Amino acid sequence: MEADPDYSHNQINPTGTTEPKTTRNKLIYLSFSNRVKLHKLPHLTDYYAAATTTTTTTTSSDDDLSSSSSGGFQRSSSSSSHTNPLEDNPFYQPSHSHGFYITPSDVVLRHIVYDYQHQPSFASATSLDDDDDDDDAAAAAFHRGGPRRQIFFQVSSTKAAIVTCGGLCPGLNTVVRELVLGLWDLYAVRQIFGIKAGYRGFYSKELEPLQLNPKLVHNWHKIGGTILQTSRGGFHLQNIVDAIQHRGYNQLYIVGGDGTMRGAVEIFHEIRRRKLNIAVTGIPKTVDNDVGIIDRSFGFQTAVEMAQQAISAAHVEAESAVNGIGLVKLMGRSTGHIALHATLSSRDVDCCIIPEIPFYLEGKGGLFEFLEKRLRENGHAVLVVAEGAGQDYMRRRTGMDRINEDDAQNQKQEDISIRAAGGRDESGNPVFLDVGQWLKSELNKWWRREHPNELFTVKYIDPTYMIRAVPANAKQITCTARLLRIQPFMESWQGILGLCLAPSMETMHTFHLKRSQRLKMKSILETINGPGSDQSPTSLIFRQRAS
Ligand SMILES: Nc1ncnc2c1ncn2[C@@H]1O[C@H](COP(=O)(O)OP(=O)(O)OP(=O)(O)O)[C@@H](O)[C@H]1O
Ligand SMILES: O=P(O)(O)OC[C@H]1O[C@](O)(CO)[C@@H](O)[C@@H]1O
Repeated sequence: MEADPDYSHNQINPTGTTEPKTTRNKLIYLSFSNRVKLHKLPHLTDYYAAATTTTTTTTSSDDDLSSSSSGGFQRSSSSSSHTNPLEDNPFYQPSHSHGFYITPSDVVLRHIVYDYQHQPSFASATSLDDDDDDDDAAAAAFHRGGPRRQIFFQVSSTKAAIVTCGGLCPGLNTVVRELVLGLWDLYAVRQIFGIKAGYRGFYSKELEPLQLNPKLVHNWHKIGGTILQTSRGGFHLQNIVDAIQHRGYNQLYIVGGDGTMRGAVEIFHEIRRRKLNIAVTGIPKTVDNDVGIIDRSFGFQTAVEMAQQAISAAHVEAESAVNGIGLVKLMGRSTGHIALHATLSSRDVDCCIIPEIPFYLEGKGGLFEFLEKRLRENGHAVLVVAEGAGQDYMRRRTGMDRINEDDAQNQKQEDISIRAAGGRDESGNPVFLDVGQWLKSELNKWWRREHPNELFTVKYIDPTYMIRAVPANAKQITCTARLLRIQPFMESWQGILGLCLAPSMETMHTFHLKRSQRLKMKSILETINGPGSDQSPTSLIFRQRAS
């Protein structure tokens, strides 16, 4: 059937099905419900027969989810649903506001733009299992995050733990603050604990958890870093889950990047294996923005804004010199999101080099040729490079590729260049050669060789930690407050066991923790080539500045 090009005739009703409309002689009927692939979330009721979803308020005792403030191990037991305490909150009128509560049929589509005429039609409404690998199907959808009418956790027995892991990023304290305020104000939870210094804080005797309350966290959003502290490494699954059981936490909020999310998935599986009623919520933060599925992780936007300041300085330096090159190295271990977004938003950059796209220096299409031309045309150039770019190329050119990883690990820690040739940090992430220093030196050598009598300057700026050690910017604070305060933990309250909460299209969506591990390689290409693109650019070099 041919669709009517007049889209104003298609109306999507609240159940997600477009109403049939007769327009002239055509009947339009676009059924969303049998095209959308909805990603399943693991729910308490999937694992515990005793968990119910009745709509009546129950009077189950505090023992339902036994809190072990006495030090006893938490029992796995039945859990029944309760009416959301927001019902009695004087600041909300949930029952009178249409759409306040999220229902299971509220979804966030993975892509907002798609051509329904060219999508395969799915046989029936599909529920994707954990292992289905279909996130990029045009009609893939995730459950929308937000408050639910019925919840599974009882306030009096709720004991929440919040932990920040991995590297810093702007706004970590904001995330913690909003979680504390939401739990305290909206749900009257009084047992909220901050786990110190990342995953090791769960079990380490030297790191006592910090009890959190609104008074304590009131100005945390103005402070960079993480007051709870963070660390890499120290992930000992059994120790962590033993400690969680021992302390009686039944809601975990795990804030971190892709490595942290992998750890959260393992914790989730172990909790399931032990049949514990503990909800695990992952909240992706990282300046790298390399957590799959979501639009952007908490912290990314502020980091991009800070990176622009470095680019502006590099531009001023380059412009003020004869044949000046401003070179900025930005974070981004395996992805160039910061470099790319800072480049696109600054409009001062001539060339951006990212890990996803290999580059080379000499010959046709190489960096030297490009810069030669640019300097002749414009007198100066600005270069941005992501820290993970060109690592193999550098190793080959410097002979580092002949040093294997074991050799590198065995070198003295202070010998940074050797360690970087294959070393790993405590979490197992590769430690890199300094591509910025190397480029600066290669550029100088090239110019001396080719133009020995002409002036030339490379000003190298490395703002590495400056871009992530700042508090969140205004936009990020508002977004965190709006999305996390009202929406987040309602999902785990609802009995969902392992999920990732993240902003997408200005709303909160939730997906199975396992899916958070996907990197966002495709979206980098989309940023470069336009929406829907899956083609690699032919060259790393792309000009986007008017001369
Ligand atoms: N595959 C994994 N399984 C279990 N735990 C992991 C795994 N990968 C990393 N972790 C743990 O997660 C924590 C954070 O990991 P990592 O240092 O890689 O930072 P990250 O979460 O990726 O954040 P960032 O983006 O800032 O680097 C560490 O404690 C690390 O031991
Ligand atoms: O020096 P650290 O703390 O290990 O962190 C460096 C890494 O952390 C990040 O900022 C986030 O993963 C990366 O971009 C960077 O490679």
